[in-house]
Amino acid sequence: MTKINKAACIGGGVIGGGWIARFLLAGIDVDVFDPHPEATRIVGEVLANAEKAYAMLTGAPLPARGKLTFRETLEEAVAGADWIQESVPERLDLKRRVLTQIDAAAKPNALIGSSTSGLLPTDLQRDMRHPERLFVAHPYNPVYLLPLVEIVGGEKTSKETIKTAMDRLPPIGMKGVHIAKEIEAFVGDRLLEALWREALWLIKDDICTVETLDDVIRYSFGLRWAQMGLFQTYRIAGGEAGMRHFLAQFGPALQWNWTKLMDVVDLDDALVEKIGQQSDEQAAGLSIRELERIRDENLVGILQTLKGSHGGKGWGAGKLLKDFEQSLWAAGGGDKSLGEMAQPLRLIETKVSPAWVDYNGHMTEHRYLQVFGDTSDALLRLIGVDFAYVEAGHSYYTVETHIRHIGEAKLGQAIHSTCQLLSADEKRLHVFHTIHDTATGDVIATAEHMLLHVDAKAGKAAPAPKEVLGKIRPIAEAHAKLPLPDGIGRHVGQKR
Ligand SMILES: NC(=O)C1=CN([C@@H]2O[C@H](COP(=O)(O)OP(=O)(O)OC[C@H]3O[C@@H](n4cnc5c(N)ncnc54)[C@H](O)[C@@H]3O)[C@@H](O)[C@H]2O)C=CC1
Ligand SMILES: C[N+](C)(C)CC(=O)CC(=O)[O-]
Repeated sequence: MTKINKAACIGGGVIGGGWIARFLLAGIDVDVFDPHPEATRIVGEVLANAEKAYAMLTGAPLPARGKLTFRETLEEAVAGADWIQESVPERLDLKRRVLTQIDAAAKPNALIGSSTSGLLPTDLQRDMRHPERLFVAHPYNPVYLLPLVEIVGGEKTSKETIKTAMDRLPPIGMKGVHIAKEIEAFVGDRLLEALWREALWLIKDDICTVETLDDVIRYSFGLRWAQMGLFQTYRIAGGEAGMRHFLAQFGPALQWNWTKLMDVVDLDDALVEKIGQQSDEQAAGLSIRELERIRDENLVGILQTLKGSHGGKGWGAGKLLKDFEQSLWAAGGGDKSLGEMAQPLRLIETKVSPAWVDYNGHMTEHRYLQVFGDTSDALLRLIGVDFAYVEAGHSYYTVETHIRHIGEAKLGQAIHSTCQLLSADEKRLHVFHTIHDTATGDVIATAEHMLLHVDAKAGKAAPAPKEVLGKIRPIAEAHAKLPLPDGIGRHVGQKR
């Protein structure tokens, strides 16, 4: 799998800004060209939202943020980049001009992706000297959270370009889908456009308001779509006989007059004003940036839920997130130096996510256990007990836990965890984890756990192999020199 070393973003608006954040947070340096006088501020605000979202999304070790540089010219921005993403306004003449300029200045093997929502790559590549490296890379807003990219080649795009583009997306947490034939608006926007056309008619004809229409989506099929899409949802709707029965039952409705799809609504001033007013009322004073943050919080919650779905294997976009986190752990959760081992090990860095907060405005109880569990997992990876190890049939199971709640963790608060290894033998790990407020270092909670090495297939405790014991030993020896932490060996209701 090849990686992007340096990216260039031409256009830093809604979508360009999202791409910039996606690359930077994956540790890739990005050079930007956007003549907008406020491009730096706009990109900065999108990046700030993206960083907030990532802090809530994952406790896996993200790479150090890439370097962001704004350039005065397009040529300076694309110099040395191996992935160039064009995200200028949706006008064929402008895109052709910009892409031809990129083509002339880019290094020979650079890939050039266009964010276009619907223009044909064959039309975009018409004037390029090296059209074989141009493809559509159509993302979804917000690009830093939504993983999908539709990859579409034109008549002159090479197969190698498509393959390399597809390969370079997983390392930045994205999923490429290759669209077999180029058509206007590809797949996603074909579907969205159909819905959008119907929606505009429903508002124009006073069937409902924009708020009612959005409620119809978000309280019903919107929830289904995020996790099963259209066909798998309808398969279930066919009952035990599945898709065939669904088609037999609802197929005839296709002949009924349910759609105004080809009859495009006239977006005259009156309709624009009507939609604008209803949309203002619906927003109830929330700014676009505030709405973006609410959207991001919700998306993070959905992605995390999907990550834990399907018996913990992950489902859909959640499975992708799980795989991405595994690759981050493999790349960044490496060995600790002797100096680091001389202290309780700092293992998890995260922020209190909205989905973690209870009616008291604090991190809710089971999320403490989640962070402590993640801390144990991080320790296990450190001693070689990783996904491959578990799949091969052995693991550590937690057999006892005692949690103390000492301080408060509030929404958005940065927290981190440390682990002190109290004792270890060939079967047992006795650990003491602490959650700290990252800003002050204050202790928020502690947990004492006993972990037992098991032969999972046999379903019983078993000695850990010498490779694992060899990795535990230096930590145990270093931690034996640390003072015992306050609060070990406590039980509930014990007098001080
Ligand atoms: N907004 C959306 O929901 C989505 C948009 N797209 C596509 O992304 C592309 C960009 O759309 P948005 O980001 O929404 O537009 P936008 O208007 O937010 O941003 C466009 C940016 O391009 C800059 N720009 C204009 N001319 C330029 C030039 N010659 N060189 C460099 N920068 C230039 C503008 O200053 C602006 O910052 C379009 O092709 C659009 O179809 C794709 C997916 C979703
Ligand atoms: C409105 N739009 C056509 C630009 C939308 C997209 O292209 C994708 C998205 O993010 O919805």
